[in-house]
Amino acid sequence: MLLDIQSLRHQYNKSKDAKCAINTLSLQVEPGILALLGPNGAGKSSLMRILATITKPTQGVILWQGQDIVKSPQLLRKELGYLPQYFGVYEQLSGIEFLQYMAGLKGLESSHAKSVIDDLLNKLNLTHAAHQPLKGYSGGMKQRIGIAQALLNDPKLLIIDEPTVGLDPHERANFRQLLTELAADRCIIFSTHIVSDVESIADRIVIMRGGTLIQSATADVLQQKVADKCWTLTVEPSELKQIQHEYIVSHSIRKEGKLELNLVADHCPDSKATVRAASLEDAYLYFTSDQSVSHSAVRIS
Ligand SMILES: Nc1ncnc2c1ncn2[C@@H]1O[C@H](COP(=O)(O)OP(=O)(O)OP(=O)(O)O)[C@@H](O)[C@H]1O
Repeated sequence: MLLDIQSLRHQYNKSKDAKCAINTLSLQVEPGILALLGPNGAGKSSLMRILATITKPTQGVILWQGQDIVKSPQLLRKELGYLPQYFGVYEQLSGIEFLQYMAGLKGLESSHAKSVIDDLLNKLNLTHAAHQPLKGYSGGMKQRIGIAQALLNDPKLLIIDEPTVGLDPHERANFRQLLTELAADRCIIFSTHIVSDVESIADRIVIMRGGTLIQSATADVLQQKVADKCWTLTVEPSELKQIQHEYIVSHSIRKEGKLELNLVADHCPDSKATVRAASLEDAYLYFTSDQSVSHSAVRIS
């Protein structure tokens, strides 16, 4: 195993009863794609900053290939690529100038840097824009140049925080494809709250809520865990508010003046409800929602 996280805890506010951003979290990470899913404030970015050795955790051990990186962060940094959530690009620089600049910071020798940069620009489909200033790049191109800088040192651990925010569906599909290609021989950890971004590509999904790891499994296993909790129920629109109050509503379709609802509930919610197949979104909502937040799960389509 490459990365072994043991009883990790982090508190930004050191006062005794302050909330933990990360609460006694243990996790082992193997090569492949691990997706961190969780609502706002779940602790995803905090965990990633700790793994990227930017934030020192309050407590816990993190071993990278058996070596303690909380005590000796330098051991991981040489093998780390990190793309933070807010990636401030250097707008006046061209793509190639930016990568040359970052390669310099990472200590790449210049002739080696040149071939690495050419290769990355090509791999990330940015060769055509290499000499354009970054300020003219689209959201997807900025994400790709961000990934390129994270890959300059051919990292064994690649950490990417919310990479698909602001991307259009084509860019998101391309991005998923890219992650799959990159995962062949390294650990990739990426965070998101967009369930469909992880469904097809993640080898493992970790669901966090309130700083706690609540599930760690494949998409199939997560779906199996809610297989007996997914129902369809057709109701009058006027009943929706009450149902939202009592159950998790994962989807809603308007049909001939009525609402066909996908519900997630431990028990059959109504004698007219029928069983349906579970989705990863159902599992995510089940494990992260309580009735008070189920309202936000509704989508009328
Ligand atoms: N620099 C900080 N100082 C104090 N509290 C912080 C800091 N960063 C995060 N927190 C708190 O830690 C908790 C976890 O936040 P974090 O940003 O890690 O969650 P997240 O899952 O990444 O959320 P989001 O999806 O909104 O980015 C939240 O309660 C947040 O307010």
